[in-house]
Amino acid sequence: MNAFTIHSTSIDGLKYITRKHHGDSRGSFSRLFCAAELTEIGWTKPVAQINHSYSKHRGTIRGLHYQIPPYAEDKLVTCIKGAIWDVAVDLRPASTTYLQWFGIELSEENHQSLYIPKGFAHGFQTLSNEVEMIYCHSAPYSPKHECGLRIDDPKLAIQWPLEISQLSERDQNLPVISPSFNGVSL
Ligand SMILES: Cc1cn([C@H]2C[C@H](O)[C@@H](COP(=O)(O)OP(=O)(O)O[C@H]3O[C@H](C)C(=O)[C@H](O)[C@H]3O)O2)c(=O)[nH]c1=O
Repeated sequence: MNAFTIHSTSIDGLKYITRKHHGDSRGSFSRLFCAAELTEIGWTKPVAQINHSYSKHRGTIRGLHYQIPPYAEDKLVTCIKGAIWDVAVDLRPASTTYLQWFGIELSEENHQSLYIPKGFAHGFQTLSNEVEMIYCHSAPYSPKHECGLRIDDPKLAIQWPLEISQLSERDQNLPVISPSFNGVSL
């Protein structure tokens, strides 16, 4: 019995998942990761890391981050508390949707997760206070292989839903896409 319903998006390879939610008088249960069900959409390695982030304020943006080979990674992004606007940007140079972005609301209420394959940048904006996120990664964190792009890069023209309330200094200083930028070759 599948725990996930897998949905395609406007970008090839980028999928979102609706997780089966088992509610009862005690509360609820749902599966956050399933190797058997995710293999069919491209997650072929064991989970290398599971990360948790907490954001206090509505309007906070984190991102756009990605790792380059040999630490390029698949990510499964889940909002377990509050709600976010989650964005993935296609950085695969041969893709017909190169530099296009896809956005989706993930929340504790809608039980949706975003599967982000290698070759995508990721970022999100919180739509509520007190947001908690769980990330499953197929590769370990490697600061030397972590890159980023500006959340307000005019070449991407990402539509963030709210005024920005918090953005780390690091994210403020990420580069915009230069003429020599060639995306992520996997
Ligand atoms: C990603 C990561 C970070 N860190 C350390 C590095 C910093 O000292 C501290 C905070 O890192 P950062 O400011 O990069 O955290 P976020 O801005 O939330 O970044 C995350 O959010 C965006 C939206 C993502 O997609 C990534 O999963 C991740 O980059 O945790 C670790 O120790 N391990 C890790 O795997």
